[in-house]
Amino acid sequence: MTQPVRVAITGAAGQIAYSLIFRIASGDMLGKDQPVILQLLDIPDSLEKLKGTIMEIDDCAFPLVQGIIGTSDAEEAFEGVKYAMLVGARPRGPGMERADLLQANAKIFSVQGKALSSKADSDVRVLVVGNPANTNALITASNAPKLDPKQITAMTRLDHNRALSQLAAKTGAHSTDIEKLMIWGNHSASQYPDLTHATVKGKAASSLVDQEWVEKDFIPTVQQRGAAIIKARGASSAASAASSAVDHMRDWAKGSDGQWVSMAIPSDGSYGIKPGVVYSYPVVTKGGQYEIVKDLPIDSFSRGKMDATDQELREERAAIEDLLK
Ligand SMILES: NC(=O)C1=CN([C@@H]2O[C@H](COP(=O)(O)OP(=O)(O)OC[C@H]3O[C@@H](n4cnc5c(N)ncnc54)[C@H](O)[C@@H]3O)[C@@H](O)[C@H]2O)C=CC1
Ligand SMILES: O=C([O-])CC(=O)C(=O)O
Repeated sequence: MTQPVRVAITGAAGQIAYSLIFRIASGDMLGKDQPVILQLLDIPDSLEKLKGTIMEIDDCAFPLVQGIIGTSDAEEAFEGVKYAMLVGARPRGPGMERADLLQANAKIFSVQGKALSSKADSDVRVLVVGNPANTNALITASNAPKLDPKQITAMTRLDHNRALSQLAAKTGAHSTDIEKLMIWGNHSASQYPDLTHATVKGKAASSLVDQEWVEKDFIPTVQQRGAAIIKARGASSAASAASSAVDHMRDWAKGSDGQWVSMAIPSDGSYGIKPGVVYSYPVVTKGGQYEIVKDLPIDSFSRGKMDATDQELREERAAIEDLLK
């Protein structure tokens, strides 16, 4: 029988995890033939609730689940893990400024970076979902000296999937008809959903939609989708965030089959984005690795948007610079 792999999920008593854990347990992420051991982390105050989630995992009698650990100790949660989904984060409280939120989360992610570095499998793949995801990933990497920063990524796949659905609806196509769409930059309202290279059933997307729709509808809808969901649901996106986290890790682990997907990864100077931030790029994944899609021509409209989201990431970085090693 295939050996089980250890998968850590933080924020395990929360709403994203309530969907994510069950998708992983049923084999949607690593395959229907890959047994898993679930290592679930939450804070002490949430452990009672986590107990309830674990009871429900048990009650599903999932064939692939070979073990479940529930803990508030990051080192125990990350012991031997090959995949770590960092979902738990401090939400913004009353009167909290953006800088306070960045600081509060930076502390959480520096502790978790250290624990990953000392306890996880040396080949671990890490996805940060908890917001502000890109900067939390930067902190995690800078506190994980034994890991290559390329092993620590942040999630913009939800934005990518949102963009696919918006363009599909507009062009009367299905999301699977669309290729070469991408999200640049931060998982925030400054992100740049870019369809200048996209195709719909092989035709240039830019020949099917007008620029006014792109600027006044498509881009703001994708940028503001998280807020629109909060307004409608009274709570932030959860099942869709979990589904995109599954997509991100599945493609990273098993390959994207030549498709371009969006991942926030350490900037390496590509497309003029200097090293020092975790920036979303178009990538192709293969053999457990990702490669940035190179040499795309960038028009001046795109350049402005790509630089604006880079600027926001550098401001986030400046707010937590003291916690970077
Ligand atoms: N990158 C993305 O596309 C998206 C990111 N998010 C973010 O994901 C995060 C989680 O969202 P939800 O599950 O809806 O929140 P939630 O509030 O339902 O759950 C968060 C869980 O994290 C736990 N937690 C807090 N600090 C922790 C720590 N130090 N270690 C371990 N667990 C900790 C809490 O106790 C809680 O159980 C939020 O930051 C949210 O903004 C949400 C949607 C999309
Ligand atoms: O907007 C939020 O707070 C949650 C989030 O990240 C999203 O839905 O993209």
